[in-house]
Amino acid sequence: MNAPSRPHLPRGPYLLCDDSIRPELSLVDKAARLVAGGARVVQLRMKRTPVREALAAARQVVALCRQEGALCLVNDRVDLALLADAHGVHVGDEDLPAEDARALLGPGRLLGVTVRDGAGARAARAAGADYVGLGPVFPTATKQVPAPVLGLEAFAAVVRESPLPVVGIGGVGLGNIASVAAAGARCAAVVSDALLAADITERVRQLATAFEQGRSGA
Ligand SMILES: Cc1ncc(COP(=O)(O)OP(=O)(O)O)c(N)n1
Ligand SMILES: Cc1nc(C(=O)O)sc1CCOP(=O)(O)O
Ligand SMILES: [Mg+2]
Repeated sequence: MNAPSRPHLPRGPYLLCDDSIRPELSLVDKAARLVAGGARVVQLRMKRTPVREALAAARQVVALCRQEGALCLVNDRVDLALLADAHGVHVGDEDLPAEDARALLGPGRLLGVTVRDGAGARAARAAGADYVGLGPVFPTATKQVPAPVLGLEAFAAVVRESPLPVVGIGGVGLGNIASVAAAGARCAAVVSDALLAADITERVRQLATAFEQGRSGA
């Protein structure tokens, strides 16, 4: 029997559906607004949701994403991703090692790994990752990141040497997403700029347009 085919990470904005931003909205509501704006990749980042609630939310958000043709990845938790039949997982230094995450996930799901430089990207590929999350590209207030801000020039240099597609993260929003695309990123991960917008759905549309303009040099 053929191995299940792994989804392709589509180019463009990569939206994080985070439980700590706009907690008055449910994760499912946030995901619905992101997907309505055309989000093709949604990562569920649940740092403060109790695990049973997180599993229930993951199941609903995965179903919603599948219905709309979007990918849903779960942050940190391979177990939740498998139980919810998500498209994949994103892990960093405080999570399961990438090799172990891949062993649990099998060949049919996406694995993203946080890296800080080109050596990290090469190690991530050797460990079985499909893409790397590289940041912080710009200063961010969403998380205290244990690494210096890269800035665009250093970001672009790592993108050029990375053997895997790069998702830029950290401080990305409407004002700079075009520059992340122009630097060669496959995707630009956005958390607060989208979720704090007055109209989340419209913001996602704007982010996608700006990403495309940056990519095409318009
Ligand atoms: C696309 C993407 N890139 C990087 C991260 C950060 O992951 P991690 O280092 O595990 O940190 P937390 O998100 O778990 O705080 C990410 N989530 N997504
Ligand atoms: C979750 C996360 N990881 C980062 C990293 O650099 O590893 S930056 C970040 C938060 C990004 O949030 P915002 O889009 O609101 O700046
Ligand atoms: Mg993590």
